[in-house]
Amino acid sequence: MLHYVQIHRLPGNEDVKLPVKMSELAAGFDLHAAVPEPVVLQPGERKLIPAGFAMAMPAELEAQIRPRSGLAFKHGITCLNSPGTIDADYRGEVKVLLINLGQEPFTIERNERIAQMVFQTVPAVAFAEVEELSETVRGTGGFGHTGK
Ligand SMILES: O=c1ccn([C@H]2C[C@H](O)[C@@H](COP(=O)(O)OP(=O)(O)OP(=O)(O)O)O2)c(=O)[nH]1
Ligand SMILES: [Mg+2]
Repeated sequence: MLHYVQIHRLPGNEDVKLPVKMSELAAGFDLHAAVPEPVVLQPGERKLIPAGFAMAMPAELEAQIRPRSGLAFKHGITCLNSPGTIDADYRGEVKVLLINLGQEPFTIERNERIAQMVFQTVPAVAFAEVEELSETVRGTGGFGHTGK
């Protein structure tokens, strides 16, 4: 099923490319940096990079902002809050929180592909508070209790 997402290019970003799939079956739409001029990320530094657009998606969707593996592998550039969450009711500019975990300064140019955006459906959930939970074999075991 095709989900239609409204996208609105924000003023001053007429030249910034909209999110694009780089191959037919790519899961993510690459996001482009809407920085007015090149931005340098020093080692260890984080910066919020605008993507130049806002969206209105159907209520059952969310969008996740994920790192690009090439930037992570080659330069140590990743999303600090990975995966970033774009709520269906968010109408602000989509932004990417990048951090440089590499050893060298990294320059982000306008229109450079900095991250990717993957849409997911979010199940409708409501909590039902109870006094006791059902029993399971796992029980309360976790955090490695099944071994290495
Ligand atoms: O990588 C991201 C993460 C979030 N957002 C925007 C869209 C999202 O809907 C909103 C809030 O994000 P989140 O819920 O992760 O942040 P919060 O710290 O809980 O802020 P809020 O109190 O606004 O929900 O910020 C982005 O543009 N990029
Ligand atoms: Mg929130």
